[in-house]
Amino acid sequence: MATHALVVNGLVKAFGTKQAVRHASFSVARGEITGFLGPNGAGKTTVMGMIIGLLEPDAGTIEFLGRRDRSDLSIARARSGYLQERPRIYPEMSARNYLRFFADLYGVPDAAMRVNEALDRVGLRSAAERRLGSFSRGMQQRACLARAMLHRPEFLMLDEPALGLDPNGVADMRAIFREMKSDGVTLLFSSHQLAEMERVCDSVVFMREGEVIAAGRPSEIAPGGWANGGLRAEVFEAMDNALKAISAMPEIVEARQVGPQHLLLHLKAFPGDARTARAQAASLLSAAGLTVLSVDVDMPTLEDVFLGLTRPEFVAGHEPAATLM
Ligand SMILES: Nc1ncnc2c1ncn2[C@@H]1O[C@H](COP(=O)(O)OP(=O)(O)OP(=O)(O)O)[C@@H](O)[C@H]1O
Repeated sequence: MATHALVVNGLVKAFGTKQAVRHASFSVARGEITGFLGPNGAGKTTVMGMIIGLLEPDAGTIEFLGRRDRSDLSIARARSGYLQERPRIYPEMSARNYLRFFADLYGVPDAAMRVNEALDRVGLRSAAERRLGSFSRGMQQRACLARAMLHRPEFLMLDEPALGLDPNGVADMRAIFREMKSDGVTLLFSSHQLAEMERVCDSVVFMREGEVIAAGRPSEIAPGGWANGGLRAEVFEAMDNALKAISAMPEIVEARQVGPQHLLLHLKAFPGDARTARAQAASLLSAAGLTVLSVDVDMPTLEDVFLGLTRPEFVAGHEPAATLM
């Protein structure tokens, strides 16, 4: 079986003179959760629309669930589910009737059983007879998710499923995603909730102004890898003295103050594992005569990476008060 559920290559889409998607290429591994990131207007919805067949690409190829030809793509699409941004609900319908309506519309076999299965999957079985209009935003979103999974898709694509949800709703969504993943479903979803993405995604794809500007594991895509985050050391001495003490050390390529007693260090040769890196930094600082109170790996968060990629002039968190080099 192919390792990728989706391979998008050189996708292009313009609306009039607006280039919405410019040669976007990325892939989604089978059985994984992939996050689709980018500022408003980056082109995520347009790419999703082309994958699912709502929009025709101007150029590029889409290999979806092993199918590539135009006629074959519809077979792949039938094996996938799509939840659009702000899906429509029918407030007067009960959750059960809503799902039954779509199950019949799509010709889903064993509709009654599949409706129960989908209700169970999103935790709405006990609320099945209630009107959708009486549901919270999170419950409505779960009902829509249930609708997208009635036909047991092997690939689920969701456009901002966490939009407008409170923390409980987001946590519920996360639990559902994890459960689906453990059942072998591949998920691609867009979101602006970066911390949430970090918790649930195996991989992420960043878009900006129609282009894919980075893709990979959250821990890998920080420019320079995780070493880019550096090591955060707390020392006892005054910062000026600390920076002076290590200024001549060739093993430390960069050091700057990131807190009252904290230094952010980048080592010249970054050890492969975090523990060794911390030990090495501690011994270097001690050798410089400093009293080391703690050393931790300072991993860039997905938010740092997002801001670094989309607004390079602004990198969150670290206010360099003093810099060596
Ligand atoms: N039907 C359309 N006609 C004209 N322009 C469009 C159309 N659909 C999208 N666009 C434009 O294409 C660009 C990409 O939009 P798209 O909705 O794909 O971005 P997005 O990354 O999904 O944004 P958001 O995070 O806000 O949902 C935007 O500039 C948008 O205004």
